[in-house]
This record gives sequence, structure tokens and C-alpha cells, in this order.
Amino acid sequence: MFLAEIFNSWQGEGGSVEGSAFGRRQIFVRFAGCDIRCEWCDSSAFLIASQVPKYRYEVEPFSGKFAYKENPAKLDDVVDIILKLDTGDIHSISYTGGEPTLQTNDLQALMERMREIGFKNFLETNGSQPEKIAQIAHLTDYASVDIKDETAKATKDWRDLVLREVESIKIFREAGAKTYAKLVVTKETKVENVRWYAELLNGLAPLAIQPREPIDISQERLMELYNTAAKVMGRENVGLSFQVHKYLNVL
Ligand SMILES: C[S@@+](CC[C@H](N)C(=O)[O-])C[C@H]1O[C@@H](n2cnc3c(N)ncnc32)[C@H](O)[C@@H]1O
Ligand SMILES: Nc1nc2[nH]cc(C(=O)O)c2c(=O)[nH]1
Ligand code: SF4
Ligand SMILES: [Mg+2]
Repeated sequence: MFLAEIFNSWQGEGGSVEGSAFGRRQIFVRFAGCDIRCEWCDSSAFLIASQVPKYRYEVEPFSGKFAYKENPAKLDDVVDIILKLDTGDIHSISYTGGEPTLQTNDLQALMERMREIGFKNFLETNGSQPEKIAQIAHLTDYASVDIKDETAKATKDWRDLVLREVESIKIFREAGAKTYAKLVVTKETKVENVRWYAELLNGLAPLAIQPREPIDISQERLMELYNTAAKVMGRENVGLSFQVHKYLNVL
């Protein structure tokens, strides 16, 4: 599998919506390669797998010191690296990227191994390909599925992408995964679009609203978008999320 990095940190996103692992310790496995291009992606260095010849892994948690291995990564090496980074307080393994579900068979093999060893599996995905989600949903304990707002300019037919993401959420729910949707918002995000997402998600999954970093949205606008979603989905099903790890200065 083509990876970008493996490290131990705190889950910095998701806020307090049900299914979020915010503030929990996780070991992150970041896959290289992605099928879409969110304008604000903070992992854009890893979006073309062939341009990631090596992956880096922390030699010690929070050390900021890394070692490198050639891609494609071997499954046994990845499992060894994860176990070496285990600080005994790990809530779950976070599979992220790039888009982890593109390397479906490799992801499945790793999720199976980590579950066998006794870890919970947390998957951070753009949900763009429900058929790939179906292959690993049964191995997923926690699923964070991004709804890519129009302003992400992630792909040309953005409405179709949203509908696929909602499809993926349904698959996770049916498989019993604790699932929430995450929506990165900017100052250009439209109220009517948030209302549409909320109607699609209502009764299906809670929504974490996350300002794009660096934050450009005003408090008033953020409250208006939040209010719009909560009026549709109910006050228990919407929460604020922001990338806390960037404020803690950790990966
Ligand atoms: C880098 S992506 C990798 C996993 C998967 N491809 C996805 O998009 O969910 C991980 C998460 O980072 C968040 N993210 C990336 N860049 C961001 C930014 N500039 N501001 C806020 N959130 C960002 C998105 O919410 C995304 O879900
Ligand atoms: N600490 C920390 N929390 C995160 N939550 C989602 C992340 C991601 O890149 O998927 C991420 C990340 O990169 N670091
Ligand atoms: S889907 Fe995730 S990895 Fe891909 S461009 Fe968007 S934020 Fe970045
Ligand atoms: Mg990140």
C-alpha cells in the first residue's frame, strides 16, 4: 500500500457529535492518493501516490523524529510500526489520507489485522465511492464521512458527490459503524446548500460543522449555518468541530 505517514496524536476533529473520537489518542495511518481535489486540502502533498516514493513514520510518539521506508509499504512493517507507536492509551487507529478507501484491499487487510490485535478502527473518508465503502464497512467501528460543500470545488459534479457521500453514510450505518458527517465551511458556503445537506442527513447521521483553516468565516455566518442545520436536524445532531491539532501544534 502507498502511504504518506504514520504517527501518534490526538484526534483533533469531530467535536462532540455522537460517534466523534475528538480528543482521543489515535495512531494515524495516512494513505497517499486521492480521487478528488478539495481546494483547501491540508494534505495536498500526498494526493498523487506515485509522487510519494517513501512514507515517514514517527520513531517515537510526539518526538517529531521520523524514519522513512519505501512505498509500497508492506503490511507487516505497517503493523510493526503501529505497535511500536502504541502508548497504551490508544482509543482507535485512524485511517486517513489522501483517500484511504481507494486502496480498498490493502485497507481491508490492515483493518482486519488491527481488529484481530484488539484495536478499534476509525475511518476518515470522503465517501466518494460507496461500493468501496461496502467492502470495509463491517470492519469500521467509527466513520467520519466528509460532505464536500460546493466551495470545496472538489469535483465538477459536486451535487452528485454529496449524494454518493450520503450513500456511503447509509452503508456505514447499516453495518453498525458509529457514523457522523463532517462539513468544512467557508465564508462562501451558502445557507441553502447547508439546508440541503441537513435534509439529506436528517435522521441518518449527526453533522460536525468545521470551519476551513485558516478560518475565514465570521462568527455570525458560522452561527447562521449551524442554526440552519440544527433547525432541520434537531439541536442534538449538530456540533462545531475545528482542527484543534493545528492549535496544539501537533500532527
Ligand atoms: C485530509 S482529509 C483525508 C481523509 C479524506 N480524504 C477526507 O477528506 O475526509 C482529512 C480531513 O481533513 C479536513 N481538512 C483538510 N483540510 C482542511 C482545511 N484546510 N480546513 C479544515 N479541515 C480540513 C477535512 O474535513 C477532511 O475530512
Ligand atoms: N491530530 C489530527 N487529527 C486529525 N483528524 C483528522 C485528521 C486527518 O488528516 O484525517 C487529523 C490529523 O491530521 N491530525
Ligand atoms: S478528499 Fe480528503 S484528501 Fe482528498 S482532497 Fe479532499 S480533503 Fe484532501
Ligand atoms: Mg489532517
